[in-house]
Amino acid sequence: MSEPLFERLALIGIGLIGSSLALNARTNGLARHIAIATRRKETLDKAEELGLGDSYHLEASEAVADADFVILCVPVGSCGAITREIAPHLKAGAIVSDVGSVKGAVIAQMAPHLPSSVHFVPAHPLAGTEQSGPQAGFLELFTNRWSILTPPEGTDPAAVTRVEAFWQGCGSNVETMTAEHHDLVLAIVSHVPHLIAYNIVGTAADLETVTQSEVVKFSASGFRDFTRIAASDPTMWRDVFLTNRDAVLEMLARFSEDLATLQRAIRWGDGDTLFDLFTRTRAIRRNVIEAGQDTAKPNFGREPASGERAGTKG
Ligand SMILES: NC(=O)C1=CN([C@@H]2O[C@H](COP(=O)(O)OP(=O)(O)OC[C@H]3O[C@@H](n4cnc5c(N)ncnc54)[C@H](O)[C@@H]3O)[C@@H](O)[C@H]2O)C=CC1
Ligand SMILES: O=C(O)C(=O)Cc1ccc(O)cc1
Repeated sequence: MSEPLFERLALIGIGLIGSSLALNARTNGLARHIAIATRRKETLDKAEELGLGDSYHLEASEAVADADFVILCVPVGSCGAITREIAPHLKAGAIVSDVGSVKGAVIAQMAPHLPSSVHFVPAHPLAGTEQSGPQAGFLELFTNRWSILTPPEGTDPAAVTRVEAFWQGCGSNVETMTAEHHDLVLAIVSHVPHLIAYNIVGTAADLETVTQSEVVKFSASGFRDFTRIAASDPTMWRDVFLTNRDAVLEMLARFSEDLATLQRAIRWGDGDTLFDLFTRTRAIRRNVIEAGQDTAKPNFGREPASGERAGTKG
């Protein structure tokens, strides 16, 4: 077997993304030693029970000592404080990364704490589910999904290449862009859709004329999809909206204008406007399927089969 890409990988936070990375690092031989840190003992014990790592730490600073690759897999709002805590313990030449759904704010929080002796290569896998915790991870999560790298200007290209190789080793396709562009794109393709899901499920739950049991009983498939998305982790998504504020507000403003156009078309019986939009959007769905990004493909927006979950053998 070839040499692993990294000697010691430290995963700080071991939820859905951290545990999926641990499974990939182990199975695909990406790191010789996997050090796992999380602040809650209960979560750490669960990770150990699932056999996700080689060493387990309640102190992130212990996990990063001597690590050549450190990945923060925590809600974006916690990245700054953790970086401050681990910074004095980082080995010179180590690569520090994250998996946060927002990049500009994460870089702004992390970069000031990092010593100049380490390389900083932020990343974001466009792959996930509404599940969280160490038991939620599965090996195929990143297979054929995109992972975006947003290295700040001046980052050592060799460090970027190694992080790219790591994500490719997890089965991802990799693209590099600026953090600002990432945050704008993700606002429309991921963050605003989640907000819409949270809002529509909340609106349905609050309706006085429709009981909760009717919402459950008569959920058509479209609404069921919204309830899946709206079951996503509250801490993670609170942090996403608070940290990608400007891009989300910009996309929401556009969304609201377009929604007002549809509202007017319905009020005035303007079927052409509705038909034209629905025809255009149908074509977009066809392109999504051709690009292999539909929900029927492995792992995006589906529950993993029972045998695929973290810690399950085979
Ligand atoms: N869930 C998803 O579908 C995706 C999530 N992401 C990003 O990945 C990151 C992690 O998300 P998930 O794995 O889904 O979350 P999760 O909720 O499953 O796991 C988060 C982990 O971080 C730990 N944690 C939280 N605060 C901590 C702290 N201060 N110190 C140490 N550990 C701490 C928690 O105990 C837990 O182990 C987030 O930044 C999220 O934006 C990226 C792509 C997809
Ligand atoms: O569960 C879903 O449908 C998702 O959209 C998963 C997801 C959530 C957050 C990300 O930053 C990337 C992917």
